[in-house]
Amino acid sequence: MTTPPVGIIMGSQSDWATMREAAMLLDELAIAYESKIVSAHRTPDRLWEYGKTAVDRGLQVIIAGAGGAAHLPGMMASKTRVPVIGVPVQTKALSGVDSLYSILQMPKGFPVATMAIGSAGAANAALMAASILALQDADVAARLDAWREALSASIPEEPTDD
Ligand SMILES: Nc1c(C(=O)O)ncn1[C@@H]1O[C@H](COP(=O)(O)O)[C@@H](O)[C@H]1O
Repeated sequence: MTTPPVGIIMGSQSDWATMREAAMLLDELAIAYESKIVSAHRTPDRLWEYGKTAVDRGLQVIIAGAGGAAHLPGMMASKTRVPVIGVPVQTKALSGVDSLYSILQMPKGFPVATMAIGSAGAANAALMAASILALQDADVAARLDAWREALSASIPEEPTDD
């Protein structure tokens, strides 16, 4: 089986409601992906294995979503040079600001491209992944350009009352 270019990983099943937004956008753009539950806290060996094999398996971008003490994206970034896009999952206790800061504040040397909190961040992570793939893949570039043009065209010039 060939490895898809994008890996979507998340700390828990409970993150899937958010991370599904990334998956749906990749579907729209006809970009293949795999989705896995990988937790730095709960399944550290799985994280290690995923990071260790990412380059050889041919993954080109990893989208990593987690909430609270969201160490997954940063730990993955420290284990592989495959670019990691982090999605801070919204939390009940601290609204996802905890997730955001946990992902964003990486020490120099191991960056995570951090998106907005929640579903907008997950969708944008997919678009960012598409932009990265588009650098080398003209078909993805064409589909991404068309997607962006369609979004712009859908925005009305004037507001309506309802
Ligand atoms: N932040 C992490 C990590 C990690 O960073 O490795 N593993 C799980 N979690 C987070 O714990 C939250 C609650 O998880 P549960 O709903 O399973 O209790 C989830 O948002 C998950 O991302």
